[in-house]
Amino acid sequence: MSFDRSIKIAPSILSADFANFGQEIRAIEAQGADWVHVDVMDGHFVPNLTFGPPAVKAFRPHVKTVMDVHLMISPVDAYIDAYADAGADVLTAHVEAGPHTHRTLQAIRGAGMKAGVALNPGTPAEAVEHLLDLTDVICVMTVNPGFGGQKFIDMTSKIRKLRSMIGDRPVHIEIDGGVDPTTAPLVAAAGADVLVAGSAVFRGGSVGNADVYGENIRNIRAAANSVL
Ligand SMILES: O=C(CO)[C@@H](O)[C@H](O)COP(=O)(O)O
Ligand SMILES: [Fe+2]
Repeated sequence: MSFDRSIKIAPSILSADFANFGQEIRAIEAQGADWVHVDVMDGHFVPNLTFGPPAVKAFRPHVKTVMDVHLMISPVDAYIDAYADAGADVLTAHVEAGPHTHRTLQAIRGAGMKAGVALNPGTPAEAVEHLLDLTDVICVMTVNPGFGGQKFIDMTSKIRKLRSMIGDRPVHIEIDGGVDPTTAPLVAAAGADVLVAGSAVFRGGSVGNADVYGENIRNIRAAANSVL
């Protein structure tokens, strides 16, 4: 993954048809997805359960772009090797998931993946200030994690602060939650480059009608690019 500051759309397969992940992943990539976002939830760190390493490993052969795995689990460290083995390209852990995020990011890179750190809406930008040299992706949550389809929470001042803290380091700012053609310009103008979108990509479409995914992806990207 070479560093690229342009807007990237990362559909979250949390909004896909759970009986058809392979086809859904191939459909969103054929329709212009830049990354594929995989939400891992443990029913403990967040009040919802999704998939673990065997499911993520089964997704891998279908992903030709970047498999971006968002861990909403605690603890994290015991599972890092399993997600490396499953084929994650980016592995993101929450800074709120435990006291040793510095060690976690080192371990993620040590296992051969890009390291991401996610911030809940209530967590300040300063929580990652001393982690920037170990981080490839900062994921700014614009909903409280756990579910798709929630209302966007404005985090633009946090995004601006992070962009200035990052300086010229090759660190992506990813936005996750409630991203659609209305909210995408706000976060893009503030300095985000990776836009996760679940409901706004899958809404109205299906694997049999995947052109709708393409139209939704193009609309989000165009809205974001319109302010750059
Ligand atoms: O991590 C999460 C939710 O916890 C996200 O990745 C959601 O899946 C995004 O869904 P939308 O808000 O775009 O519907
Ligand atoms: Fe996510």
